[in-house]
Amino acid sequence: MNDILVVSNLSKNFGKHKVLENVSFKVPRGKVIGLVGPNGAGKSTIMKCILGIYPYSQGDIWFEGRKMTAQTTGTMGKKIGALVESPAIYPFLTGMKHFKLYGIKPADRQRVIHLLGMENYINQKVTQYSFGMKQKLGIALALVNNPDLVILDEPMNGLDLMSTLAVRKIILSQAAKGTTFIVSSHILSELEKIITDVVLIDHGKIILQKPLQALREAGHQCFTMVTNRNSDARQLLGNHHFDVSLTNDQLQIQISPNQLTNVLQILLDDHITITNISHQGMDLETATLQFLKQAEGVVNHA
Ligand SMILES: Nc1ncnc2c1ncn2[C@@H]1O[C@H](COP(=O)(O)OP(=O)(O)OP(=O)(O)O)[C@@H](O)[C@H]1O
Repeated sequence: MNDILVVSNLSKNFGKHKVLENVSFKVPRGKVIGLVGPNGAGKSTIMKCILGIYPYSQGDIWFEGRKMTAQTTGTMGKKIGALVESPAIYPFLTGMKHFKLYGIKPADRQRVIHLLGMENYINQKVTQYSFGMKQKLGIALALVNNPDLVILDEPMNGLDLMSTLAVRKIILSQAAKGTTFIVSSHILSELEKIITDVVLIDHGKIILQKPLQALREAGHQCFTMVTNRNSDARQLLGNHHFDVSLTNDQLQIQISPNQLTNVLQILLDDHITITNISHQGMDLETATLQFLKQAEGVVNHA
């Protein structure tokens, strides 16, 4: 696999406070990585270490096969776009002046301004922008030079519905063209619409890295079923020690896909007819909670 970024054994302290501990993960080229974890887990710190904003006490970061050092970080500027915390923008310049300041070609800036719906205020000074308008300008500046890697820390913060949709669309379209993204967000329902892979971090440690699909299928799963005799079906499956409940005329059965044949056989043997069945893998929020809980258990029992 062609990894655009490799983070290896990264550790970072603020004074005596250990904030990152042996953080290692790989970012395959063209993927959209969701960096997920509770407040204070270390997501922004990882991003800032990658961008050379923070020094680190231990570890290596490799970008496009080159080890990043204080010297090389500056030369990576155009290859990495970033929005980290509050956008780096100048209040007394207009949005448009920012594009000119960064030497962005007219065609590129028009494309991004249009995609993010910024035409109406792009010639106003940034002092007159709302938080969400500034956020969009920051995202536009991160994306506009067609960087190989884009790092976005909470890009959906403060955005209204239309702006969220616009940002989602622009990330997906850039990703389809091969741009790699690392995105953090607490809005997991939105994040799972754009990411391909999840890196879960807690207390400065990596809990897991998995493709989103594998994560959804990894843990607790549920089948919803409707039969011609729901109460009998619940009783029968309960007798076979399956975790089953009946709500709103639907059976919820907590099983993995490979147990399904067994469940169907039990019902069919009792001449119960199945009229509807659907599989519900975990959403990102449920999966995150489950894996954080498991990790907590390990820490507590260590
Ligand atoms: N400049 C700093 N000086 C001292 N401590 C810091 C600094 N920046 C971050 N920290 C600490 O490092 C830890 C990780 O912070 P970080 O901002 O990376 O977390 P995060 O996962 O991005 O959290 P959030 O989701 O709340 O943004 C926290 O305990 C925080 O207090």
